[in-house]
Amino acid sequence: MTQEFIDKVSEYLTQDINITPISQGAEAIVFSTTTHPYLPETKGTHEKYIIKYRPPKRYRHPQIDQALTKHRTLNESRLLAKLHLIPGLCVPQLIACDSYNGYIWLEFLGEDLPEGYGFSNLKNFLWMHDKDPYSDLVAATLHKVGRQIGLLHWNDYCHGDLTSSNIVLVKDGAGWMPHLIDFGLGSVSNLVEDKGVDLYVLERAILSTHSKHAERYNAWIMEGFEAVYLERGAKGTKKLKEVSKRFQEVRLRGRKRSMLG
Ligand SMILES: Nc1ncnc2c1ncn2[C@@H]1O[C@H](COP(=O)(O)OP(=O)(O)OP(=O)(O)O)[C@@H](O)[C@H]1O
Repeated sequence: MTQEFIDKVSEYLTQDINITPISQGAEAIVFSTTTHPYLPETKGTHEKYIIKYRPPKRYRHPQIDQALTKHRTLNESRLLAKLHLIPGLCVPQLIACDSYNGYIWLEFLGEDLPEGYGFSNLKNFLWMHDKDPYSDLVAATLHKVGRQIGLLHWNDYCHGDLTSSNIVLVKDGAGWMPHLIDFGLGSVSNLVEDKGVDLYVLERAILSTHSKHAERYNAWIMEGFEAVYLERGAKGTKKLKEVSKRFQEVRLRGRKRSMLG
């Protein structure tokens, strides 16, 4: 991570706010901090927060760049605020947003997995369970992942980048509760195409990183997804048919494309 950006973020936040860099993606730089933006009394507690910063892109015209950053930061913040209100749906709570400067402050989710398996996202969790891939715990967790996606789609929201790294697992008693993160490409959408693409992106992500067990894993995810629709009567059953049909079509298109190279 470039020191230039760390210095810039430190200057913006002031020295009172400690930051630890976590990741630098194509779109944003993510830090963790133990300081709440409005509640300084949380200092010294074990609370952790996320600061997501979208740095300026030098190759873009400065005014266009600023407008885009503002738009994307606001889009992600608005979506998170709305999604947080949907009963049963798990996303990080939005704490603060400075869209003009490209900052979002979020609730920190997840933890480090034991034995060096890394952060508790779905990808690492499945690696951790590579020796017991068909355990009840894996099945139950993937079922819950499917339910989260089902709830998101049933409420007409789409994720836009649904990979196994963008699903964070939070310890919940003896099990794990999946939370969806990174709504930078998210949207309000009732289009079956967007929903089909979300399902396809996750299916491909699991196939590429956990190919040995992918078929079973994806089947469990789809069971959870379908359950959300089937619990909603005739309307749910009808909508599920539409989404499933489009999901098959998206898959077929993907296969044709990869055959053609
Ligand atoms: N609320 C959160 N709690 C804990 N960790 C988080 C949270 N939000 C983001 N992260 C961590 O930061 C990483 C990057 O976050 P995010 O995916 O939102 O940024 P991004 O720039 O869009 O990433 P990428 O370009 O890699 O998709 C995540 O994979 C995760 O490890």
